[in-house]
Amino acid sequence: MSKYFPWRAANHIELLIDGDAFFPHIFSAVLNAKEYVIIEMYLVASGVLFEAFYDVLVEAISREVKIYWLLDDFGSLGLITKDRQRLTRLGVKLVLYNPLSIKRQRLTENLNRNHRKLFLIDGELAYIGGAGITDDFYNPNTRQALWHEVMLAVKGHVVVDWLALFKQTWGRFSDLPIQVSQPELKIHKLERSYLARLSFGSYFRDADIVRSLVKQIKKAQHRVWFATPYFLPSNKVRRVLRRAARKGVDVRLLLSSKYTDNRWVRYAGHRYYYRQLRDGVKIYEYQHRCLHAKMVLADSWVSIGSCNFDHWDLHWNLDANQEVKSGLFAEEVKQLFEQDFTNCKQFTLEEWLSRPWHKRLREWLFSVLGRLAIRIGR
Ligand SMILES: O=P(O)(O)OC[C@H](O)CO
Repeated sequence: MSKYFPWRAANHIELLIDGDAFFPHIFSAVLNAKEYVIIEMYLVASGVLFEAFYDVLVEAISREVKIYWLLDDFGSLGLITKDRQRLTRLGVKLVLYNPLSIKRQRLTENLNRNHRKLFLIDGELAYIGGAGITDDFYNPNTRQALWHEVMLAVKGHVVVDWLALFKQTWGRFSDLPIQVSQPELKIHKLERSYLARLSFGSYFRDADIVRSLVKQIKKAQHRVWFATPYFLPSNKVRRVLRRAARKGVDVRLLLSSKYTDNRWVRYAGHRYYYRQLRDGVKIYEYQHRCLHAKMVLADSWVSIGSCNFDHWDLHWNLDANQEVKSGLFAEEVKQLFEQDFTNCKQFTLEEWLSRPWHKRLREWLFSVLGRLAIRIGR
């Protein structure tokens, strides 16, 4: 495989907003699978959604559909042993990514996690985004999605690359062969056809995903809108965002408010607000629900997937995003951002400068702790 994946033409990409939209879509695709389903997942927990997904897998396996599931051992700590055993008994080919162990030579190797999120059906349809299989994303009983998240339903040539990347990762952790037909690069006659590329990160050894982000931010002429629940980007990313704003590009950050599931990350991220605001970046905090979506819009370029572009992701995680170049698709993502901004509190520089001393102390403390945590793994 060449180092990076190329841009591929002839893809159809649908933006699915929140678990009540994408989980029924994914379930129906698995129920219609003919040969195999691949799942690569970080966050999984026992609960109502897992039970509903389990029932879908039972039906697929009864039709001899093969299920390959690469599960991150840390991200899925919430999946109780009984449920892991049920999957294996059912016939799911379940492989744990980097099982946690205290017997390692370097304990910090436990920090390397597979943060990717992928469902791939028959080499034809891939779902990519930031969701996990937990009741926060979707409760099929109440039909509610507590967390705000996006996934893409992707068809077309780029799906071949998602399969290749999965096979490579699977091969590093499992002796179980993957027996699936290689998808053909068919020329699809699509109503809307987008240019798309898979970008990935494998710890800091191969930071294609962040290199691509930096390049697109530098190129942007009009707009860079950046959503992440955990705003702890590298110095380089913070710098290019500020530079773009100083050049007159409309740079906006869509970040978590107090509704986050990780308060300390939010406090540490507050450390960066002052310089961003000073240089003209607009900062919005998403209200009333937990923001979990990871998406970037830079003019007609979009990147959506598992990557939060925070230090932790870039140092220790495997991540993968779907990049899309299309004015039409960018417009759709722009509309989603605009809708999200209406549910936000926007900070001004004056307001930020007048925050009380105890909040400043808190953000200083958590940013020091955050930097220390990053050093541990180096
Ligand atoms: O790492 P993420 O972005 O999948 O999110 C994980 C959850 O926040 C765990 O609390």
